[in-house]
Amino acid sequence: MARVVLAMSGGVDSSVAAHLLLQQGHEVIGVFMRHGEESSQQCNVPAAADSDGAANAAVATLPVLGELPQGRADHKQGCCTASDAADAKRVAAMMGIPFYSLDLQADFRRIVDYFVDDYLNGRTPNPCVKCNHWIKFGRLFDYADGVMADYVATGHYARMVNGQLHRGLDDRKDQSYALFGIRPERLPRMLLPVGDYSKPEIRDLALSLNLGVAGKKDSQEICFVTQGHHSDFVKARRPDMVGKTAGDFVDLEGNVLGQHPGYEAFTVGQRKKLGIALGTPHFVVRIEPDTCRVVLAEKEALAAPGLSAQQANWLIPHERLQQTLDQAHQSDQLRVQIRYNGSPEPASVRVDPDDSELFEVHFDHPVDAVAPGQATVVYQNNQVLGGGWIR
Ligand SMILES: Nc1ncnc2c1ncn2[C@@H]1O[C@H](COP(=O)(O)OP(=O)(O)OP(=O)(O)O)[C@@H](O)[C@H]1O
Repeated sequence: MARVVLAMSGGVDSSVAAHLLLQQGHEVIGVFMRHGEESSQQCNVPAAADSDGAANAAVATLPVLGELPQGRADHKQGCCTASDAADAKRVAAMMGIPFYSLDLQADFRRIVDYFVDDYLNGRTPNPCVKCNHWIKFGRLFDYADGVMADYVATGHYARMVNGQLHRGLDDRKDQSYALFGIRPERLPRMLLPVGDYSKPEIRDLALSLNLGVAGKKDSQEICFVTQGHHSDFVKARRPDMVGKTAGDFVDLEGNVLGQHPGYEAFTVGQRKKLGIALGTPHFVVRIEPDTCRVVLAEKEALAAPGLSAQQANWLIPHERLQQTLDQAHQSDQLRVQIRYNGSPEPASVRVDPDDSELFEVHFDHPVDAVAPGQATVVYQNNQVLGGGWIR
């Protein structure tokens, strides 16, 4: 019997994951990660993080709290509500598994700081992917080591196939894109039990098990922006920047089209809610934090032949990295995905021979809206080969 630490969010997916793991004969320890960062109002410059981020911290520093977060049941505490924690605890009790709540507020503040800083640098951050990397597969593995667990499991829709990360069977729910940052040596210790099912199947299972969380909604995209627009959140975090990011909308030739209240409100590829009427549909094609200009153009200008990426994390051996990528492209198996809900597109990938953390992607056909700051993930068919961050 293997010992498994399961990340339990109080949602339907990780709750059913607990059941599936028990069915497979594992000893399961449920862990709720308390992300709330209600006590911090100021924006700190994030500590320089290495690629493993928080994963390097010693497990001994993790407070293991048997108690749940305090607060009204409906009170949002950053990422997760007290009621989520209570749901997770209830499910664990129902299944007869031990349950702990970890206080990861300090780690989570780093995610928030990264999110705010990226927008202020004219980029579009992906806090969920960072959270998976730094917290879920960073701190959680430390915890698992501390309790001598063999595996770490989550309720993500992705699959482990022969120790390799693959897309989940339910393509509409697939979350493999968000998991590319896991350290390759940790892959053999990961379990993703819900990835073999579709979301409706998981809901049906939850109903048949009489889980109170069966009808719970999926988590929202940016869990800590609980109300308003993300730009309001950025301004609230960085009042010193209010007014300093306002500037001009310009066209490709630099002609002024109008004014915007702050470039942090925009993302490359955005068409809606620009706050300017130009007669024909216009899109954000570039954000220039140095001049505070937001460049708008018609759709044709969005198409990009490729991209360059940094901070790559490769899940396959480095020795045959380029060879694997080339062979996969030649056999039309290489695909690159550039946003969470995007589709993987045929492309070739060239890794910098001097620095494997840098790579270039050339799409077989131009793609729209390559947004600096977003993750870009490389697949061979359904297998995640690795990924990086769009420069
Ligand atoms: N606060 C948390 N504590 C523990 N585990 C978490 C937490 N938030 C997310 N997770 C883990 O990450 C997985 C994916 O989280 P995501 O936010 O995408 O939620 P989801 O797809 O709605 O899943 P769920 O239905 O389990 O909440 C969860 O299934 C769970 O294993």
